[in-house]
Amino acid sequence: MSNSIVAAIATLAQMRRIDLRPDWADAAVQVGRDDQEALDLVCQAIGWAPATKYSEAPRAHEFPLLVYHDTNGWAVAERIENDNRLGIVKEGISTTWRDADQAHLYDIVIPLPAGKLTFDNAFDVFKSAVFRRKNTIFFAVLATFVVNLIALVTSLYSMQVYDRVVPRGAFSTLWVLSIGAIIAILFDFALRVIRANMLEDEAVKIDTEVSEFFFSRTAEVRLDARPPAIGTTAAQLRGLEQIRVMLSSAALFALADLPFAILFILVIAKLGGIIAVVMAISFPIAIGVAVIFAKLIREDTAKAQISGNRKNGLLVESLDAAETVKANRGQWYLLSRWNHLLEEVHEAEIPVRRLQTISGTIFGTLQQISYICLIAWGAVEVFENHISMGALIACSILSGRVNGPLLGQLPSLLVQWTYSKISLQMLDGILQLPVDRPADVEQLRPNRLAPALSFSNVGFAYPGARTGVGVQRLEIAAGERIGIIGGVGSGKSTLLKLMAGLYAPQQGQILMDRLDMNQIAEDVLRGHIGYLPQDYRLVNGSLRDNITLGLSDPGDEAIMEAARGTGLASLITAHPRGLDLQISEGGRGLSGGQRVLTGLTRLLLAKPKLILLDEPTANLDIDTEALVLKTLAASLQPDTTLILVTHKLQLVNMVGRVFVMGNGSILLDGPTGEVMKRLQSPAAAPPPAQAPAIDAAEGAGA
Ligand SMILES: Nc1ncnc2c1ncn2[C@@H]1O[C@H](COP(=O)(O)OP(=O)(O)OP(=O)(O)O)[C@@H](O)[C@H]1O
Repeated sequence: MSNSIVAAIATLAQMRRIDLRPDWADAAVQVGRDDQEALDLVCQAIGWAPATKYSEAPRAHEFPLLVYHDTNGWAVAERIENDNRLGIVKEGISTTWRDADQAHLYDIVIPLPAGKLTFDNAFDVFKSAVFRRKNTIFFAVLATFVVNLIALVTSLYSMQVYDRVVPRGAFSTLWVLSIGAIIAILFDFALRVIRANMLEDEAVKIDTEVSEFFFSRTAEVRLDARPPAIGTTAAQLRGLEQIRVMLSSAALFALADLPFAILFILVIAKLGGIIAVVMAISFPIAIGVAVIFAKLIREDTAKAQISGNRKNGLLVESLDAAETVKANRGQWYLLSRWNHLLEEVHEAEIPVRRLQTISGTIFGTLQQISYICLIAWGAVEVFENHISMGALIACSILSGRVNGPLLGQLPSLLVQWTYSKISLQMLDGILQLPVDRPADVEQLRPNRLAPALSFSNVGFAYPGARTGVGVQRLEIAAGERIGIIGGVGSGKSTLLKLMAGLYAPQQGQILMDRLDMNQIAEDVLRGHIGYLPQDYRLVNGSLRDNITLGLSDPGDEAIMEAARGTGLASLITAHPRGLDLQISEGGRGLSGGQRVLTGLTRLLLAKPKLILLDEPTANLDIDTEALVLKTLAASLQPDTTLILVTHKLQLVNMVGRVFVMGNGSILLDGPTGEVMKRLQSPAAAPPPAQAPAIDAAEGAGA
């Protein structure tokens, strides 16, 4: 980071304890300036709101702030001293600048990563996104109000025409009234178009905000607490748009349409007198039918939604596991499960649709009966000269406004509402899952973390499992090279994930450099730990994207240098698209060995202090394995800690200390030579271990 502005923003983010996107500095460096104007350009490049410049001295609680000085450049100001000095942090060093009034102070809003925002339930996420757009909502409600008022105007127009124009032939009044009514209708048209456009624009923003939140939040869920049904969870997340559409139409209905229905009934009472009783009876009946209908469909919509989501899960699973399914003739098994789920969905959906049709018909009949009653009663009232002919016409138009669009949309609105409510409950379920780093807990952000680990009384079990991995006491010093061996399912990978801080123990504590791993900020931890899982998955994008995943772009030269060290370079040079080789969705497009090499290349570029490898060479040929091991050995600094899980003897020879695992415990721990000797002599074989029992409830609840 050569620019002082980049260093200053990084320091400010650190002081405010906010994670910056891994690639943020690239965008900032590309601006290529370091003068006073650079800040606005950097904010623009990263997509942040423009900085606010202070014209007066800031108050104490407003610090830390960015500060620019013509000779000293950019830094972070911590405070203003009494003698007009500024307390400064520049490149990690605290200092003071004289003449605070010569410096320019700026505040910037560094957005919190979406997942770091805290909400207790899904409804609040939508509410917050919607309420941030109060002006648009206010305009939409106002526009709906005016549109309804115009409906009132057209009914009054008819009344005037029937009562004043027709009996007297007052055509000049007719022209004035007609022109007025047409203007009102054109205004109504313009309002509707503007309202629709505004709502559409805001809907896109709300969708982006809400889905960004849920996407990041789902990604933050602790790996050991992730819901086992990935496809089903993905389907649950798809309910977002449905909820947003529902909430906006429900809001307009409740805030504008429903109050107007009541106003229309009052106007009918004013114009038509007693005949308003028809509406006063039919309207509550319609609402009552709607409420009963909503209750009746609740259970079935829930069932249909759950089975529909499971159906989606099955689809994802069958596509993902297509090779296994095809090779083992598993199509029939999956097809029968699919058909079962389809039947469940239909079984639940049919009564909902039937009830929806019935309620629609009831509403239609109710509308027609109330119309006939209104006209019949109205005719008697006209005959008895209680009301005018025009008033009856106006009342009939208004009754259509109450019954027609308003009650006509109720059945489908209610079905959508019930579906959305269930989607909200499912999203609530996702929000309840524990995340890696709770947003309300202050995270530790040490500048340096020595790659030393310390386990005390650690116990971990997968949700629902009785036993898991247990480590009473374990000390790993910086710079150690350790191999973990053991039988299939003995807990090696789980132990490695605990060391990587990807799983949190349900009992005990794991410290890194004497700090609780759970309390260290995620970005700091990931910057220090390089973890290569057994089944390294790639993500949709280019090979370059995968190699630099989560890293600041090191440039193609550095990438190729690292790729030469792992042997990935031969793939890159042989492929016509080189680093732009596209990895398809699901990480397909490369062989198992090439995927591991991609992960290793990334690891070499990241230069972590703690390297955790899970069977790194299991998929590699002898030559590539030798190349990878040589490069790895050469890249290790004296204080880099290397821990690898392996079944291969040649890898064990690379390390100075070996753990032998069995049943979730470390059975043997010692210098490589000694442990190997003990393993080879049957008399001194490791004692059989009892799997460490972890409280099942605790395990499941984690
Ligand atoms: N995601 C998971 N959910 C539930 N149980 C799991 C999960 N992953 C592993 N297990 C269980 O935990 C135990 C330890 O698994 P782990 O993957 O740590 O073993 P391992 O020693 O690495 O095995 P291998 O040599 O086959 O890779 C196994 O009994 C396994 O069934």
